[in-house]
Amino acid sequence: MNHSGSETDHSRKLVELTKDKNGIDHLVLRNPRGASATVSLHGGQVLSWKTERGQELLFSSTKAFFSPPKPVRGGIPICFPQFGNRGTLEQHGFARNKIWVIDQNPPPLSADSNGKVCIDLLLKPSEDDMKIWPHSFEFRLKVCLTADGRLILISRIRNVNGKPFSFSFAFHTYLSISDISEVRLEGLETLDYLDNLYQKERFTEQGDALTFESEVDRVYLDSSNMVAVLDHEKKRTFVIRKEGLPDVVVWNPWEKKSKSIVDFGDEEYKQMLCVDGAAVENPITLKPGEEWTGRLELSVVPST
Ligand SMILES: O=P(O)(O)OC[C@H]1O[C@@H](O)[C@H](O)[C@@H](O)[C@@H]1O
Repeated sequence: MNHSGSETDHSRKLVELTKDKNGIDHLVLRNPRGASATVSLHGGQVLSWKTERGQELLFSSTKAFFSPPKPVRGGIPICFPQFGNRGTLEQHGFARNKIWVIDQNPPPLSADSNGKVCIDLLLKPSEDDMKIWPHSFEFRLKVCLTADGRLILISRIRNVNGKPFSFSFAFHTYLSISDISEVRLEGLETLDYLDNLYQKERFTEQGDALTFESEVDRVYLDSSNMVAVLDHEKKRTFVIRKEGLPDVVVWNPWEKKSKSIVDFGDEEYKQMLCVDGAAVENPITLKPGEEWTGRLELSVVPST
C-alpha cells in the first residue's frame, strides 16, 4: 500500500491513507455524498466523523496532544482488554495505546454496491503485551461509513490461545454536543447502574431520561440495544445502536475533574458526553478458538 495517500483513482475517493505530523498513519473514509470518518492506526481510534456538510460529530479536545503511547483525548478510543481500573492492567487496557495494522484479509479498501465503505484493522499482542496479559488474541476492527453517513464499528476478538481468557471492553465514544446542560439521554430509564463515583456501588435509575448537572461516571447494566442523545440546541439526535455490548458507560468529568485532566480544557466538559457501548459488568470469556463480536452503529438525525 502506498503510504503517501494515493491508491487507484477509484479508491482514493473512498479511502485515503495519510500520515499525520507525528508520523502516524490515518485512514480517511469518504462516502459518495462527502461524509467522512478518520481512523488512526494508533489505537484503532476513530478520530473524526463528519456529516456531508462537514459538521464534526465527535468531540476532540483542543488541548489534545499526541504523547505516545497515550491516545488522543476524544473520538472513539477502544478500551480492551480491560475497562477502567477493573483489573490489574493500565486504565482502559492497552489496545488504545498500540499501533494497529491494516488487515489484508479481507482486502483493506472495500466498498459495497450500496456505497458503504469499510476498512479493517488488526491487533495482535506483542511479546511485551504477552508479559502483562498472557493471552494470545486476534482483534479485528472493522470501521464502516455508510452511504447515508452512519458510522459502524465492529470488533471481533478471537482466542488463538490454548486456554480460555476473559476481558472487558468499551467503545469509548466522545459525542460532540452543544451544551451538557441542554442534552437528554434516553434509553437508560429504570436500569441499574454501577456508580464509579461511589466505589462502583449499584443504584437504580429513575424513570426519566437522563439530564446532566454534575459529574457523571456510571456503567448502566444490561441496556436495550438502542439509546439516544437528544441535543435540543443543535437540533440533532444521536442514535446509538449496539449488539453484543450489554452495558452503557456514561461519562462527563464536569468542572472540577476537567481541571485535573491535562489534555482537556477547563470548560470543555460542556461540549462533550461519553456514551459507550460496553461489556463491563460481566467480562466476556472466550474458549480456545472462540470469537466474540461487538457492534456499534452511530447515526445522527435532525430533531426539533
Ligand atoms: O482519562 P481516560 O483514561 O481516557 O479515562 C477517562 C474516563 O473514562 C471513562 O470511561 C471512565 O468511566 C472514567 O472513570 C475515566 O475517567
